[in-house]
Amino acid sequence: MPVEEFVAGWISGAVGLVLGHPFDTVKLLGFFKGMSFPVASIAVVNSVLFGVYSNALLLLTATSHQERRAQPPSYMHIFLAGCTGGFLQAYFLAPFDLIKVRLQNQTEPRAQPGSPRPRYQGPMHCAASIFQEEGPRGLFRGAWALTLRDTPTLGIYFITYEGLCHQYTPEGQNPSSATVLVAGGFAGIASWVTATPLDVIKSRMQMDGLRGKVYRGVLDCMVSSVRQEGVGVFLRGLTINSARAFPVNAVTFLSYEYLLRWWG
Ligand SMILES: CN(C)C(=N)NCCC[C@H](N)C(=O)O
Repeated sequence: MPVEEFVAGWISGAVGLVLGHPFDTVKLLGFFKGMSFPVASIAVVNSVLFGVYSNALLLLTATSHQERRAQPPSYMHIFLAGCTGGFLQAYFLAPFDLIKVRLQNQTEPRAQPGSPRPRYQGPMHCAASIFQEEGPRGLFRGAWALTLRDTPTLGIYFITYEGLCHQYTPEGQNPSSATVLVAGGFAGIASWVTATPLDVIKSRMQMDGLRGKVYRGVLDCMVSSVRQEGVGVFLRGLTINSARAFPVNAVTFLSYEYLLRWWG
């Protein structure tokens, strides 16, 4: 099994994160300031995503990353490989994403002199508290909604990227840096636009029980959210998700492509 895609995914995920960090910091009210937790989590998750995607394509089409420019895989194969990567990465992402959402939703975002101590003091404390209070399975709360969010949308992610590269690159050649940046950016936007409705539901499931609300499942959460807030609830966060998605995924794909070309 080729491993360079896992390594390239690891590094490119970390590079993308550096660009996305200001957006995440805004979303997290300044609580989530350190870089080590997000770098570690995104690098692992991106490594699984790109590594599984590329190896799934290898299984489906018997072509390596280098051979795919001359013999492009079909869009159906790209979609299936992207969905496989999205499905598997969701289980690696689930605990990290849960911690992020729990910290993001704290009503006391930061410890201040004289103010009540926040429930979670930081990512490691949050993980340990969830483990103690909700058990090991608690760390996977919302994982099903996350899987539903990521499986199809990562298929869309890779189809958009490969489709745009194919469109703007002469046959048999590698896409230029500008093409990779634009295709990567739009792939990020396309995936986040389609992911946002389930992203809203996933975050609510991850907070389930903590604010008095208890959902009976993903469908119940959808129905009760729409009843109380209207269908517009599914668009929450769309603007910031899309604004963050372009630069993050442009540099993620650029560094991924360059690392793989550099390794031959
Ligand atoms: C849930 N969706 C839409 C995605 N995971 N899309 C792929 C983008 C991954 C990238 N690390 C990012 O955070 O934008």
